[in-house]
Amino acid sequence: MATPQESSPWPTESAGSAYSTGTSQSPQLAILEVFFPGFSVFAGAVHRYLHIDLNVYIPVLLVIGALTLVWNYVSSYLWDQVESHLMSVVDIRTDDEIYNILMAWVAKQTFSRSARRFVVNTNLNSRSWFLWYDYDDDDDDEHDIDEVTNSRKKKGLAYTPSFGSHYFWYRGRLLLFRRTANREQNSFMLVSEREEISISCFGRNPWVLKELLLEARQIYQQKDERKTQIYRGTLKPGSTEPTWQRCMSRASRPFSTVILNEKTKQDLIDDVTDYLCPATQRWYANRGIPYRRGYLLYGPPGTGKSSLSLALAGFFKMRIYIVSLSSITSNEESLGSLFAELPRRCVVLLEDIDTAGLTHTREESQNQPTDDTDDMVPGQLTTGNANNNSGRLSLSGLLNILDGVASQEGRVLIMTTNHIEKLDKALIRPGRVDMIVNFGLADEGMTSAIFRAIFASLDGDEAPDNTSDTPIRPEEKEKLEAEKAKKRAADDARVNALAEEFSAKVPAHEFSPAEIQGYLMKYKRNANEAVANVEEFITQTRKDRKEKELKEAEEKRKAEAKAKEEKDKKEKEKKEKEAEEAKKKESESKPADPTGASASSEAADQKEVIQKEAEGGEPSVEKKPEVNGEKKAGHERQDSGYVTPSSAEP
Ligand SMILES: Nc1ncnc2c1ncn2[C@@H]1O[C@H](COP(=O)(O)OP(=O)(O)OP(=O)(O)O)[C@@H](O)[C@H]1O
Repeated sequence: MATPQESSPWPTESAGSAYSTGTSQSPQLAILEVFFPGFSVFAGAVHRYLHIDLNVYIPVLLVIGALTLVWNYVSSYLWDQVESHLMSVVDIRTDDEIYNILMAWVAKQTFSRSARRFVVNTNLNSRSWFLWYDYDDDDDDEHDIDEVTNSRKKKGLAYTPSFGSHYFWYRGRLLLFRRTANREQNSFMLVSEREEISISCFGRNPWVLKELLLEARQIYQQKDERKTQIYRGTLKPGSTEPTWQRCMSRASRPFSTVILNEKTKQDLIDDVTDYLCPATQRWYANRGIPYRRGYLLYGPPGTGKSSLSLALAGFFKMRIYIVSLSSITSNEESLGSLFAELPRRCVVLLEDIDTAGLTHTREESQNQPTDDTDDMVPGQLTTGNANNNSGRLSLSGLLNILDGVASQEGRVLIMTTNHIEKLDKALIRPGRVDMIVNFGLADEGMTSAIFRAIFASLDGDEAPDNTSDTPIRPEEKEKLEAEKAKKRAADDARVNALAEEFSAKVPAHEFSPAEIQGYLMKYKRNANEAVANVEEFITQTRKDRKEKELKEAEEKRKAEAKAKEEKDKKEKEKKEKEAEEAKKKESESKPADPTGASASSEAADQKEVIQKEAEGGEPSVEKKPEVNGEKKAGHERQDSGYVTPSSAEP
């Protein structure tokens, strides 16, 4: 059996160590051996080869370790105390637009640029893209276009400090920007949800933080001042939760570019201006009238309904929230939660309100059975009461949302439809729709206006003249400008003449502005060719339409034939079943036929007659075997509807 000495890993006496002279380890080494197995071997080796006695340093190391632990604990406790009693902190929600606002501000600060560990993005908003995705926001920024290659320059990189605490100065105060990993990590979280952001300042008054946030928002909004921000109702990726997704920020469309009766346009602007005036809001409140206003834009596709809505939002510097009622995501619940999220002042555009379910009247929908799925096209909305089982949007569901508690007061509601005649009166009654604007196919005036809009030269069409850096003398500049003005006047006169010629060739009320615009875009650099080839366009469009109509008619015919076939099949099956039942009843009610032949032959007769009927032919009287009086009476008694009086008569 091995003695303790033999089994000890410590150096032998010959090594001359103070701590290895005994047969047992010192208690501290024994403890260390428990926590760090093999430590004694390491200490022995150090002692033997380097002549350093670790035993002497262990207490020192232990004390340092203990002090570090205590300091960590005490410092975090002290920091918590300081933070909760002597500092002000703002926590930034990563699922809110403020995240993007703040990060855009932070990326511009020097402390971000000098951070040694940082996060780099090409699009700061991409961290929470599902909510505030903002692609090509700076699309029309001139500096993004390379004049030489005429291509878009590469996007700049944005740097923000990485996880940790970062101090910086703001308005003479020391602030702390903290970015930390979210304490509640789980694998379903999106990247932006996995972090927490806060800004703190020393002192119990958070005014400096609020000022910082206001400044950040102001800078962020300045960028969007001449733009209309467009949000679309959609589902969050991988979930059924609806949300508004910022899909675009577009240069605001001037009202003048929407071609519509000038008086109608002016009336619309006046009406919205009056509605948005604070005095009007008080007027509504004093009289207990719900403060909201609705507009209905109707007309064929491509006549400018969406364009007018966007122009209106841009004119009043409001965001536009678009939701299409024909989308599969539209049901009462999701639409309700989208409406609940709307800001106080905005334009809401409800597209396609003539969608399936909403075209029935309320009375009809109340009388209808809930199971009306036969007529439903997949992906469309259904009718029925608000609680219909299919979970799709019903008319009463929509009305509840428009008028209910979830509906924000102060919004401008615009609804668009291609078929006003299909709409329920309840949906467009005053209070829900206060102004109706009709959009028609292009008449002569509109056609010529579209032509001018495409071909007239406008400010900013030409690239800026950067060829020479030498300053131009004032008289030369004047001369150049006069020449430019003269050229433009001549161009305008030419375009006006061509516009008249063009509009005279295009038949009025046959083509939508979108169709005409689409055609003209093909010749956007050659107005003469556009005029010369317009007849070809007219002939081709008519031909295409005819073909489309024929194709649709054929598809409709096929669908009807198929439906009829199915209906006939069902009827036939039903009648066969009835015949079987009748036969069964008869055989039960009669004494048993010793031969059994008579009953079965009669049933076969009945079946044959039914089949003939179902196939649309007259039942064959000749083929019918003779029936005795009793059997004939039996047929009439049953009155089963499958023996016609004429065929029953002998
Ligand atoms: N009245 C108009 N004035 C100027 N542009 C128009 C007009 N109508 C259509 N357009 C042009 O046609 C295109 C489609 O127009 P828009 O989307 O506004 O039509 P819409 O009536 O909303 O169509 P839909 O019913 O299919 O939604 C746009 O590019 C727009 O510039």
